[in-house]
Amino acid sequence: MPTSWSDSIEKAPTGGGTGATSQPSRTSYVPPHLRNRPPSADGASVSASHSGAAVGNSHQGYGGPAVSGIRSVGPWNDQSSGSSRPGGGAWNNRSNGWDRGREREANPFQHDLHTEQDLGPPENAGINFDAYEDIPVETSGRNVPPPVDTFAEIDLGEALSLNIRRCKYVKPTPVQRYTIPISMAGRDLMACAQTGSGKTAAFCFPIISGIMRNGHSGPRPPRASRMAFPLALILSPTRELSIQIHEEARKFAYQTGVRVVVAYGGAPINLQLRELERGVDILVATPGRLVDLLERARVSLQMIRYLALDEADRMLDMGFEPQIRRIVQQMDMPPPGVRQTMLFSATFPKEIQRLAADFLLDYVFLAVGRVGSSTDLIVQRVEYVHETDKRSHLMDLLHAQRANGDHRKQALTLVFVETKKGADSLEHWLCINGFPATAIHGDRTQQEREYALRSFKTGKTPILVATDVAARGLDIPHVAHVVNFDLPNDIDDYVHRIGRTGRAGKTGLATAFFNENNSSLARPLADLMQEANQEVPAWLSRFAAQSSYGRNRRGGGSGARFGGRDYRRDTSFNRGGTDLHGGGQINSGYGGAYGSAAATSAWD
Ligand SMILES: Nc1ncnc2c1ncn2[C@@H]1O[C@H](COP(=O)(O)OP(=O)(O)OP(=O)(O)O)[C@@H](O)[C@H]1O
Repeated sequence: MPTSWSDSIEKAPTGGGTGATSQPSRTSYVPPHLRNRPPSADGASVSASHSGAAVGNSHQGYGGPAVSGIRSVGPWNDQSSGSSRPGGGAWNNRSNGWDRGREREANPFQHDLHTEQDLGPPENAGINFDAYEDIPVETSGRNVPPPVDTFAEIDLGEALSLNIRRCKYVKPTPVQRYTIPISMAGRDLMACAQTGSGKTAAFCFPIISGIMRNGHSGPRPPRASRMAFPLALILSPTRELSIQIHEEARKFAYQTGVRVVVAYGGAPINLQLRELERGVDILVATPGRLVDLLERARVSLQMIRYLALDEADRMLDMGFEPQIRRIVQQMDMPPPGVRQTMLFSATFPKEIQRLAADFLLDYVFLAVGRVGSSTDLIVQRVEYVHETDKRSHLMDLLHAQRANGDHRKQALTLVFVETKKGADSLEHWLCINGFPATAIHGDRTQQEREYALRSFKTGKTPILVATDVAARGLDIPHVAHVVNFDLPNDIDDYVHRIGRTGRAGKTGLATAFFNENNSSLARPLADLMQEANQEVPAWLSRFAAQSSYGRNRRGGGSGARFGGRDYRRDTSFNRGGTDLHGGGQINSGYGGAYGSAAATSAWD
């Protein structure tokens, strides 16, 4: 992980961070709208062709969200011809700035197998697109822009398009097909799509493309200020997820001139401050560290034009909500309508949707796949295991895996437990029983956490014991098996945990150990498995029948197959004459398969 704490430390003597030694000091940072000068253009023509106004932006003060980039109407067409240089022809020729001479920008693809030379004809990187063929899609809201079928239909800009090819993304996943045109039309968005379906790119592409297109068109930050003025903010709930998003975003932004910086807790703040001083267009952060930076007056949010919350339902639940409100509503961030806001998750309980609406304006709600559902690509098994038998049962599973030859680098096993102590003790027990394991949880230092994750990813320790800190968002190739040694209390947490396997169209296996302690989960678990066409054991159905509907209730009884939908469609949330729908329309991409209006979510 080139951008991790430990890597930062390794780079510290040479200045720290990405390409540190070759970059000018912070005073030479130039915002994107000035960096993107065609070589022959004078100042006047630059502002005419690259300002927000050039694309009919209605939010002049801040440049506003990007306006439609669908090919044939976008301003990219001019510069897509002529130059064969990577990075978008004339756009690549910088007169000054941190990225002067883009060849000095550290290549984020260098650790990947697919390098520049490897580009060749695009090929499917292993995504099983057939798995998404019949996926139900539902949009609601006013004038929802239509989806696209290919990346080529969207005018993302040459440099970004090249990076998409470098990533071997041949065509957009369903969530990308829908969200990219919506976001590029400048609309706020609440998007729900299954785990591993490509949501990171879905919010990164429009942000990067919008910044390339518009740069700054609002007030300029003072030149000598030590304060950073990012244009986009991506918030995520865990440090590891922020690191991952940063790595992905750096690939997508490679040689676009858009600079991505990450800030997260548990790592030395000085290194992050130094990175910020060099300039930042997109800041990826965890809320706690961002609040720290805001309090130190080292980051200002007044230039923010794009706000993305990944794992948005987690970000707005009780743990994070006060911090998020502080960041979004009580600092200097522009309000909804001036900034563009995008919320993404695989799960969106109604109560959280209601809260989230405070941050959005006239937004489009999108559900790709069933809201809060798991993907059919994951084979789910539930086994009845007494508390005292869990270890020996796990051992049996691991021995069976080993007998099948499934214990190599290509078949990693992620084991979720309830407590940090439990994680340490299970890790130790596995190791002394001949199964190399490591553990990740909140009591470990950030260095230990990153080391554990790396050791797991590389297959050095093919078993990772984790608490919920690893439940969301982490995209680890080759996780073949997720074991819920201890089941979570909330079905949405279960959905995210098992979503660490069966990603990007690949199949996976999830095994859960269930006993009386998990009774409250029986009903939602049985419903979820049924939705995903999984075999529900008879004993689990009996547990489900016995357990009263509680906090975890998902469906509205038989026939209500979905765990959630746009809450604006539910009249009970729409009392008092407020038209939360904004006169919007409901578009269903499939045969109205939602349950009755009584369909409820875990938070009803
Ligand atoms: N268009 C595409 N073609 C091929 N692979 C893709 C495409 N889009 C994304 N991917 C790959 O799919 C994997 C999953 O993507 P990502 O991590 O963004 O999923 P996600 O929807 O955010 O999952 P989660 O809900 O768990 O956070 C990643 O390895 C990513 O590189």
